[in-house]
Amino acid sequence: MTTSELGSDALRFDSVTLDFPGSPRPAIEDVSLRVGRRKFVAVIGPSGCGKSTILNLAAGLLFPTRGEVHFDGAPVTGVNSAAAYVTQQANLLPWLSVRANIGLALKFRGTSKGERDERIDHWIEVVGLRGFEDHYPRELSGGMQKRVSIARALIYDPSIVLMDEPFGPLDAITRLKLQQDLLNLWEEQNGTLVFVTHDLNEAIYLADEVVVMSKGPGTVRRVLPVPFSRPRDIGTLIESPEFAELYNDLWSLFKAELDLSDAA
Ligand SMILES: Nc1ncnc2c1ncn2[C@@H]1O[C@H](COP(=O)(O)OP(=O)(O)OP(=O)(O)O)[C@@H](O)[C@H]1O
Repeated sequence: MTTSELGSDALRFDSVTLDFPGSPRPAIEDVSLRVGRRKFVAVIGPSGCGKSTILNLAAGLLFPTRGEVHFDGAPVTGVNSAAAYVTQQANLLPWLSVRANIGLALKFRGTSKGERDERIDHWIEVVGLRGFEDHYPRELSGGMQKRVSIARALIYDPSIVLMDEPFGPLDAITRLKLQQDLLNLWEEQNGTLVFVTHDLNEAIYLADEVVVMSKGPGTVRRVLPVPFSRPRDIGTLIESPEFAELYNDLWSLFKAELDLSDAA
């Protein structure tokens, strides 16, 4: 395979298997996956099927036992510094204010203080945290902490954003609001985003493609394209018959995997 063939995708998994030492079965098995540049891809599947493992491989925090992971046409051989990773927990630094947490990646990259302050101010506005910039993480709600972690990830224009159920523990209304906010942000930035979720609605609202994983050891069962044009409005989308149709297709696939998981 030539580098230019590999280069047409932002992220590419070729027959990737990952064994954790001492584990009786692989975490993922023979996963092949392509994420096109500027695509928003959601990954869904039963608990334990290896969704987080896929993100960890893309981030260069884990390495395949067999197969290859490529990012931007090159094998991932160390921490992928082009990737911003939003994990399930907000993982904010408790001793730093909202401003300092949001600006952390810019500081590490040596961005001047003037530019840093300007960009932090912009992102505080974008994620709706004006008035809270000098607060510490413990003084924020779960939804606000998520907003900080999203701003912290997007502020330096990463080539790819990896998100592991970032809205998991939030209440339904906060979640819906953040989903629409993320849609708007992504449509503005238009980078590459890989998003793990258990929520079928969320996958359809947000993504261009939904990757359905089989039960563990996970492999890719199907990739479903989401045909809705952008910009998207969740309220309008959810009322459309096409949404219901896609949801049913996805649910049938997902349910088959859950039934298999129950039977295992
Ligand atoms: N550090 C580890 N050592 C051994 N096994 C692990 C480790 N991390 C994950 N696993 C196993 O690998 C498999 C995949 O885990 P992973 O966390 O990727 O699944 P997941 O689909 O993200 O799960 P969930 O939806 O519950 O978050 C599971 O069987 C898990 O027990």
